[in-house]
This record gives sequence, C-alpha cells and structure tokens, in this order.
Amino acid sequence: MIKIGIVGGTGYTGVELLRILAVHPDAEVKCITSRSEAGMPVADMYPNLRGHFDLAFSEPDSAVLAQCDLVFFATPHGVAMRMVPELMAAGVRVVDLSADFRLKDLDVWAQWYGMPHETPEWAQKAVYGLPEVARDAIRQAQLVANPGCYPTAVQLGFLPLLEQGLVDPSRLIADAKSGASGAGRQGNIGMLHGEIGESFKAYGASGHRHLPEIRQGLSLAATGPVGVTFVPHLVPMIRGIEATLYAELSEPADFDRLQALYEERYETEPFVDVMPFGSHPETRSVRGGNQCRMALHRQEQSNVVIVSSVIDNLVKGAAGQAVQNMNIMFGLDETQGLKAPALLP
Ligand SMILES: NC(=O)C1=CN([C@@H]2O[C@H](COP(=O)(O)OP(=O)(O)OC[C@H]3O[C@@H](n4cnc5c(N)ncnc54)[C@H](OP(=O)(O)O)[C@@H]3O)[C@@H](O)[C@H]2O)C=CC1
Ligand SMILES: CC(=O)N[C@@H](CCC(=O)OP(=O)(O)O)C(=O)O
Repeated sequence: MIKIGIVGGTGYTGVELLRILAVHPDAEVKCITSRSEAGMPVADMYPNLRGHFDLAFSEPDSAVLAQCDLVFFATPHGVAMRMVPELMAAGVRVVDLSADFRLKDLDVWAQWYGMPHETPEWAQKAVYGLPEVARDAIRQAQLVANPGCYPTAVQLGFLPLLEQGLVDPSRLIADAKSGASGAGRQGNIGMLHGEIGESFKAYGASGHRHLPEIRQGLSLAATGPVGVTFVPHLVPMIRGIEATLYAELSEPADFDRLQALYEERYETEPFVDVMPFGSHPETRSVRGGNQCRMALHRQEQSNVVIVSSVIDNLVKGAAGQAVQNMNIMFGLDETQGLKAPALLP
C-alpha cells in the first residue's frame, strides 16, 4: 500500500482526491491536513465519504508528512514551494496540484503569481505531469507538477497538430469555459450562486496565469515559439471545462487524414477519447471521470481546424490526473482507481 498524505484536504481538489483514493486498491490515506478544520473527522465535513475514511483533518506537519510515500499538495499557490524541500530531503515523492512548479521561466512565474519563487532548483527539477507527453519522465520523478485545468484541455486538443507541424503555430486560439468549482472553495462574493447563476462571462481576456503554462507546453510540442490567444469564461455550472480550439492549416489538408492522425496519436491513451469527426463532446460526458473527450470540425471552404475538448476540471484537470501521475510514478496500472465512467446525466 502506498502511504498517502494530502495537504489542503478541505478544498474541492482535496475532497476529489479523497473520493478517488477511497476506492484505490493500492493507496491508503494516512494524513490529511487543514489548518481551519484540524480535529474534525473527514466524514463529518464530507458525508459522501462516510464509511470510507476513519481519519480527521490535522495541522500540516512536515514530520508526519515525511512518513508518507507520496504527498499531494491541493493548496493555493506558494504553499508547496515552501514545504517541498523538506519532503524531498526525506525521500518523499510529491504531486503538486498547484502551479508552484509548472513553469520553468521563474521570472514569468513571479510575474503571474505575484511573488518570487523560493525554490528555483526544485522548479527546474520538477516534471510537468501531462502523462500523454511525459510518461517516462513522470515514472522517474520525485516531484511532479500537475498541469492546470485549462492547460490540460487546451494542450491535449492542440498537440497532434503542433507535433506534426500542420498548422501556423503563431495564430492559435483557445476559447475555454469553466464551471465554478474551478475557482475553489474559498468564500468569494464573485462566486456566489446569486452572482454567477443565469449569467455567463469572459474573464482574464487581457491575460490569464494559464496563458504562459499553455504557451510553454505548446512550444515544446511545436519545437519553437507559439502565439496563443486564450480567453477563459465562467459558466453557471459546477464542474467541467469545454475548450473550443482554432488553428489555421499551413497547407490544405485532408480532414479524414487529420481525424486519423488524432485517432493514432491517442490510440493507446487510456484517458483521451477522440470522438467521430463532427461530434460535439459535452462536459456532462466527462463529469466525475478522468477522460478528455475531443472532436474535430471543419467549416465549409475553411482552412481552420476546430477542436472541441472537454474535461472535468476537478478530475482530468486536477485530482484524477494527479492520481494518474501517482500510478505512473509507482509503476501501477495507470487507470487504477480511475476506471469509473463519468456520471450522466
Ligand atoms: N479547483 C480546480 O478546478 C483546480 C484547482 N487547482 C489547484 O489546486 C489547488 C487547490 O485548489 P482547490 O482545491 O480548488 O482550493 P481550495 O481553495 O478549495 O482549497 C485549498 C486548501 O488548501 C488549504 N490551505 C490554504 N492555505 C494553506 C496554507 N498556507 N498551508 C496549508 N494548507 C493551506 C485549505 O485548508 P486550510 O486553510 O484549512 O488549511 C484548503 O484545504 C490550487 O492551487 C488550485 O489552483 C488545479 C486544477 C483545478
Ligand atoms: C473558474 C476559475 O476561476 N478557474 C480558475 C482556474 C482553475 C485553477 O484552479 O487553476 P489551476 O489549475 O492553475 O490551479 C481560474 O481562472 O483561476
């Protein structure tokens, strides 16, 4: 059994980790932290977990976490970077769900996250944990930076086109929409039902912290600089991200070939589903599941490839991908604990 610690257990990604790990045959949660709820039994706070965990939240304590085999950080930005060095020294493996170790350019990181990076050496050593790109490196990694939710949906949708150099990399567009759980569980007037229900808006249109992360991943795929316009939107639902992606073909291409390219690229990927050409993947088809579903489209007389990509932001966009990374790191079946299909309706 892999001994698991979770730092930040009262947030949405923390409870999603617990939901997935509750039925994972090879993992046992030993420690789950919350400063505000220390002492409270997990099942009192989250009744869906009654009968699954006989565990109470505790204050974060590095000495206790150091006894685990793997620690997940489900904390706001800036927490993991301060606690990770001690865990690394103790030989613990870490999957960080925050953005602390996702970017390699730490000036860019500081600009977007509003503080200097405190452990630059670990930011360089961390492996960016998108399994569809970095499976071999993840296997060996002591520290995995779990990708952001929007970056997961956007990168998976664009990758085959960029890897094959089929599109103009300077004119990519990602028009993405997220449910409200993407903003976490902290009290925030702007996220009240009365504020976001019956309404729909773009935000961060002049720049969002996921833009440099998306750019970093796509430029590796394209082996050169990319230009991306990324606009996130908040939609009045709880879970789910839909990203509609646009890329201009460099030369005319046969769309049957493009469909075949996507199917081949993801043929062996357990969590990427390329749907038939012209399908419209729905967020509810991935709700609670670790899949990314996508479909290609073309409009008449156009040389633009349109890709619609959907994930559950809390699963493939966070906790599910984190457990997928754990499975890879520990040499387990990658789908362990993640086999359940999505909830529909
Ligand atoms: N929500 C989503 O869809 C996604 C979120 N993420 C990222 O995952 C991380 C967690 O997100 P989410 O679950 O939504 O966040 P929440 O705001 O819902 O929860 C944050 C958790 O961290 C704990 N925490 C806060 N500050 C500290 C601290 N200084 N030290 C230790 N623990 C702390 C909180 O508990 P307490 O204050 O009681 O200690 C709480 O349990 C974030 O970095 C987020 O950006 C990534 C992908 C998707
Ligand atoms: C709807 C909403 O507010 N979404 C969040 C992104 C989700 C998230 O937590 O971002 P990470 O994956 O980088 O941690 C936002 O726009 O900041």
